[in-house]
Amino acid sequence: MPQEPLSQTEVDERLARLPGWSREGDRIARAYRLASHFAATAMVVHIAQVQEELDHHSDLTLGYDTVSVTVNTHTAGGVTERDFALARRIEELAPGHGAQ
Ligand SMILES: C[C@H](O)[C@H](O)[C@H]1CNC2=NC(N)=NC(=O)C2=N1
Repeated sequence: MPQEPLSQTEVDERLARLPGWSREGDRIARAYRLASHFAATAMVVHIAQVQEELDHHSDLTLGYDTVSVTVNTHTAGGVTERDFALARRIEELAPGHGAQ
């Protein structure tokens, strides 16, 4: 998968297709609200499994009933396709956890 940083325009084009995700500095980010603390914790574990599979890792913040995700590509020093690939996988698994 390409590692070159995407342009601002390319990032914005991709964010437009990922409702709920936004640019946060030189990263992309999304916050989810869950029905309980346990559900939020289970979602973090599921995200970790996907991140190991992709060998691409976000910063995850677990709140009482929230999961916040921020990610960019460390080796590129910015947002790349790998970040969007991870974001799309997280969007796919989120509904199964009742995330909003
Ligand atoms: C050695 C390992 O493959 C690399 O360090 C991977 C791990 N996970 C990663 N995650 C992210 N977000 N960016 C990277 O550049 C990255 N590199």
